Amino acid sequence: MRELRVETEHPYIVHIGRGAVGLLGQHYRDLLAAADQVVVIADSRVAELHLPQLFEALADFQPKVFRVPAGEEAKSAETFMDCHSFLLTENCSRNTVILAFGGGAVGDLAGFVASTFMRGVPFVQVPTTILAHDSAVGGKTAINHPLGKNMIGTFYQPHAVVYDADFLQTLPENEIRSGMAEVIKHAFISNEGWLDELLAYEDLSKMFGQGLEGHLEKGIAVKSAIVEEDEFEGGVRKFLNFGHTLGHAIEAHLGYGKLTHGEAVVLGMAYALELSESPQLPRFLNWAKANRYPLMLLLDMPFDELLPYMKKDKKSTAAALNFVLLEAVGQPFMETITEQRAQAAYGKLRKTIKEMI
Ligand SMILES: O=C(O)C(=O)C[C@@H](O)[C@H](O)[C@H](O)COP(=O)(O)O
Repeated sequence: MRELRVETEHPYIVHIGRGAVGLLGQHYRDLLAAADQVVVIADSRVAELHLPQLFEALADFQPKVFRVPAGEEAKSAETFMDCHSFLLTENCSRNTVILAFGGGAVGDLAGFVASTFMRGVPFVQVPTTILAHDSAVGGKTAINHPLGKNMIGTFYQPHAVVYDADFLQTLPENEIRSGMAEVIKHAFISNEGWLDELLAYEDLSKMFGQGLEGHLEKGIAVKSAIVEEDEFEGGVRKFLNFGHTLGHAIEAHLGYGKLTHGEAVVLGMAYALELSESPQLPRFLNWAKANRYPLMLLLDMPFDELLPYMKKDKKSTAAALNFVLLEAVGQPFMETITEQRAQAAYGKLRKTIKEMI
């Protein structure tokens, strides 16, 4: 079992390893025993598969479970209100502890609920996906608005992150692709040697039992170092958004949940590499093609339909499009670009993709 400490305003530990969920009843016994209620906000699909293991770990605390729709659908204003209704109906109070059980979507939702219920109650992230190595760390919470992804949310650090690698065994193929996109993103913004290792995988499922946990730890280390430097996203934290300006626009344009977050981010990273005129683009596209990322989706999405979402991106200002680009691997920077340049790069990327498919 490995532990990584995240030194934010409220520091906490990320526990990672097989069987980590068992630590809840040990390391966090005092927190859970002091709570008047322990409420698990669970992705309904994850609950079907893994709730017994969580219940075993929480046996002494009689948890109540509120199931929310699987995946990105959970990040709606309706589900957010449903969570609050559940907490109020169950007579929860400021002494209630909330656990997020599932992937990035349920973590973002449950974190937002925890940060707003009676102005804030403690919560623990219990992530079950590869993607959540990113989203569960750093205290970003969110729900979506039809006009933009993650537009409503807070910064609110968890009390702990308990990341049990056993849960990853049941991930479907598109979730493996989704999660590995964020791992690759961490490599792009930090370390070329690590990127080389990752781009060598032509079949991501081969990572299971062969280094996956090590890559997740590296990703968490990159993320926590950035969050520690810039908890509230005044500067370098924006680099974590590499590939997300277009990625988020695609998710909002298609409708949340139609494509996984990470698959959309892979399209966004290809676009950011094109804008950066990066020599990494061809091998990144080859890697994405080998691993069946849906590159051809870009051919069906006109630039004009994505532009309004990109303009609403949180990094953008009223009139400007701001992107995270790469000087080189490990050297991200922010750049304001014109619509004309954005459109030309989009056209060029689509041409390259058309020729390679
Ligand atoms: O935690 C952050 O900060 C991130 O930017 C993490 C991202 O990788 C994450 O995938 C998220 O979608 C970004 O959302 P944003 O709303 O912070 O742009």
